[in-house]
Amino acid sequence: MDKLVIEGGKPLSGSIVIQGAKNAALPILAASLLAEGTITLDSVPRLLDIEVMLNILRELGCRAEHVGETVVLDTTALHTSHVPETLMSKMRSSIFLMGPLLARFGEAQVYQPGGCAIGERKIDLHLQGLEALGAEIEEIGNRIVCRSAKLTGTDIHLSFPSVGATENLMMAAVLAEGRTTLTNAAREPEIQDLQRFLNAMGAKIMGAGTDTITIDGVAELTPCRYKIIPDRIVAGTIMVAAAATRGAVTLQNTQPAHLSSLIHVLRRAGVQIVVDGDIIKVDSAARPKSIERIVTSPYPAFPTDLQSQVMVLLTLADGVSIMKETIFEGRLKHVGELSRMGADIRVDMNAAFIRGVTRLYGATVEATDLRAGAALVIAGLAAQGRTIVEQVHHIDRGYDRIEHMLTKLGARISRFSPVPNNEPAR
Ligand SMILES: CC(=O)N[C@H]1[C@@H](OP(=O)(O)OP(=O)(O)OC[C@H]2O[C@@H](n3ccc(=O)[nH]c3=O)[C@H](O)[C@@H]2O)O[C@H](CO)[C@@H](O)[C@@H]1O
Ligand SMILES: C=C(OP(=O)(O)O)C(=O)O
Repeated sequence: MDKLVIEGGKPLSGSIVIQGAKNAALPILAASLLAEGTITLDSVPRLLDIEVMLNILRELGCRAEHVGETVVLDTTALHTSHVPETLMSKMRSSIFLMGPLLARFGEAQVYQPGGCAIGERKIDLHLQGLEALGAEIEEIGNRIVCRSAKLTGTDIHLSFPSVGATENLMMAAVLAEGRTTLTNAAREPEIQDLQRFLNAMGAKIMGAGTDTITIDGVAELTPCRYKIIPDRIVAGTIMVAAAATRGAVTLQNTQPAHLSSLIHVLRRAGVQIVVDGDIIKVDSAARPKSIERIVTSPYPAFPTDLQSQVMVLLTLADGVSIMKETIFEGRLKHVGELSRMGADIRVDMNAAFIRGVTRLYGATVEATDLRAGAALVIAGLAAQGRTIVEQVHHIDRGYDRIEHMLTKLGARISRFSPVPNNEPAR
């Protein structure tokens, strides 16, 4: 297992171009199955999860190449609607295949998806929505078989604005007969990106970005070329890393509107942020101020995917802050690791009470999930001394070689791998 070794205490400085969004690229890759032919996707980040998705698509019969940041996907020879369990279990996003396969084949055979251990992560809303569209669903142990001779548009109210369920149902409904209306839909920017992509292929979808999405079914979709939006969580991670190391960093290729809740939080912490078009400049020389209370909630509120990273900043703040996690019940595992680095955090149920300290100290810590891992990297950059972050494969799910990104910004960080030259081919 790879490790990251970080010599902390150096402010980040310089400029960085933000990668395309994992959480937009994954459903869009799955949605590509809805059209027959060659789809070209630009700004697709080189990540473990993307590799897994491409391997699933190949297993289903597609030809897929990822050259630089461009994926060329030919779906012409798609021949099966059965996703192998070994690949399904590698990540949560494998569940995105269910909607498109059902729409295209009238059948999808999948398994319970895998992914980071951040909570129970049920898929009941996905399944209920597909049933409402006319699918018959059989669950046999881990295996899920969905069948429908014909999907028919209907009104679906989500009891929670699940990002994945919203996306899966958009993809299933796009070829259904008639109109589907999703209410209490998730409003994340990645859902808007999926709408733009599907519409570019000929779909008729309106409303993504609001809580009501209307999908008028069409007979078929045609392939297109499409560019994925920038990753707001990677941008946010770098912004927090700049602030925690009291550095000055310029981020290019961002969509600042997607980061407004984080920008608001960072400004409250005393960090200077300047926005200019798609550029964000972060500058922070002083000790951060504590923040009375931050609560993670669906977009446009503060994102769970930036909770652990911002918590690191608050461990160094002047005063006591509270961070409440409302989306995933198992997403405070980094607290134990941060405490090993000298942070003063007490957890009560889903809230972390963070008393700022003047310094974190390097330690050997373990990434328990993707964003927890990113948080530990930030802590290591800000800490005095050497930090070793283990279980880096979690971080590789969402950051394109995080050590390269940070080295460009002056960080002293390197990867140690038991297998020589194991970097993915580029
Ligand atoms: C690939 C992707 O886009 N991942 C993001 C997506 O995950 P994901 O799509 O899995 O997140 P959801 O919005 O679906 O999940 C949010 C909450 O709803 C619950 N739930 C969800 C579906 C369901 O059928 N039943 C149910 O109870 C989940 O257990 C969780 O507690 O949104 C999350 C919340 O912003 C982000 O942290 C993830 O980075
Ligand atoms: C939880 C995340 O992703 P996923 O839903 O793919 O597990 C994340 O990106 O932080």
